Amino acid sequence: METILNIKNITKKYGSLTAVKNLSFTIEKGHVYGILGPNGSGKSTTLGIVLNVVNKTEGEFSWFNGSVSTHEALKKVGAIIERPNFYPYMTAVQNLKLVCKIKGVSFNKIDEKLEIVGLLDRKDSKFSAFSLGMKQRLAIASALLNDPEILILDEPTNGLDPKGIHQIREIIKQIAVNGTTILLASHLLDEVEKVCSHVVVLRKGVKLYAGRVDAITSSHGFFEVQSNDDTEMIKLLENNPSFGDIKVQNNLVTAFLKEPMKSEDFNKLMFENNIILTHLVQRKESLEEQFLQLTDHQ
Ligand SMILES: Nc1ncnc2c1ncn2[C@@H]1O[C@H](COP(=O)(O)OP(=O)(O)OP(=O)(O)O)[C@@H](O)[C@H]1O
Repeated sequence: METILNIKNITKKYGSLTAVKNLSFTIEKGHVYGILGPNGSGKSTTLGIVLNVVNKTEGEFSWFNGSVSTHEALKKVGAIIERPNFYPYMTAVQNLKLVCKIKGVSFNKIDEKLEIVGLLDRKDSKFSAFSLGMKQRLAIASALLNDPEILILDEPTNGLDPKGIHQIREIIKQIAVNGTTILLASHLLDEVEKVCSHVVVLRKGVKLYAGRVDAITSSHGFFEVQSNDDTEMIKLLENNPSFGDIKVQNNLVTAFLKEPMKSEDFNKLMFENNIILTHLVQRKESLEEQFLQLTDHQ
C-alpha cells in the first residue's frame, strides 16, 4: 500500500485554545477519506497544516513517505480550502488558462478537466454567470489541472442546493474511481457515508475514530432487556465474550454486541441460566446515532 500522507502527533494551539490535539492518521493511495466533525472540531486547521498554510505547534507530517520536500510534494496535491475565487468578468476557460500559466500546465488539459466536472458546454460563459455549484465545479476542474495524486476539499458541498450537492458528490466519486486519492472535510455524516471509504472523526481537535466507514456501519447492534433478576443477568452478560459495554438506564439494560447474535439465541442463553426476560428488543444503531454518541458523550 502506497502512503500519500502521514500525520503524526500533530498539535495546533491558537493561544490558549488547542484546535488540534495530538492527531495521527495515515492516508493511503486510492481511498476516499473524510475528516468528520462538528463545527470548530479542527478539520480546516488540519487541512491547513498539511497544506503549509497553517503552522503546526507540535508533531510531524510527511507527504509521499518523506521522499520529497513538502514544497515539492504540494505540486502533486490539488486543494480547495476556500470559496472558489476566479475573475468574474473572465470565462471559465480564460480563468483556467490563467491557472495553467501559474501552475506551468499545458492548456490542453482544460477541456478534459471541464468535461470531468460537467462544464465543457459552459466553457465560454463568464464566471459571474455561474451558480455556486458551477463555481465549485470550476474550482474542482482547476484543482485537477496538474493531475494531482490527491485532491483535498474543505466542506465541498457547503451552501449548495440538493441538486448541486448531488452533482459535486458524483463528481468526487468519479474522480476517485479514476484513481485520485481524496481527502475531504465535512460536518455532514451523510456526506461521509455516501462518498468516503475511510473516516477520521474529530471532536474538539481530538481523534475519536479512524477507520473504514463500513466498519462503523457494520456494528453488530445491541439488545435492550429487562428480566426477573437484572443483577444476575448483568453478571452473566459481563462474563460473556459476545458482549462489550453493558449500560443500565431507567431500569433498562443495554448490552452491546461484539459479534452477531439473534434475539432467539439471546433469549435461550438467558433461559438456560434461569433468567426470565420481561422485555427484549434488538436494535442496530445507525451511523448517525453512533456518530452522535462519539461526538457528544466523550
Ligand atoms: N486563526 C485562528 N485564530 C484563532 N483561533 C482559530 C483560528 N482558526 C481556527 N481557530 C479555532 O480553532 C478551532 C478549530 O477550528 P477549525 O476551523 O479548524 O474547525 P473546523 O472543524 O474546520 O470547523 P468549521 O467547519 O466551523 O470551520 C475553533 O475553535 C476555531 O475557533
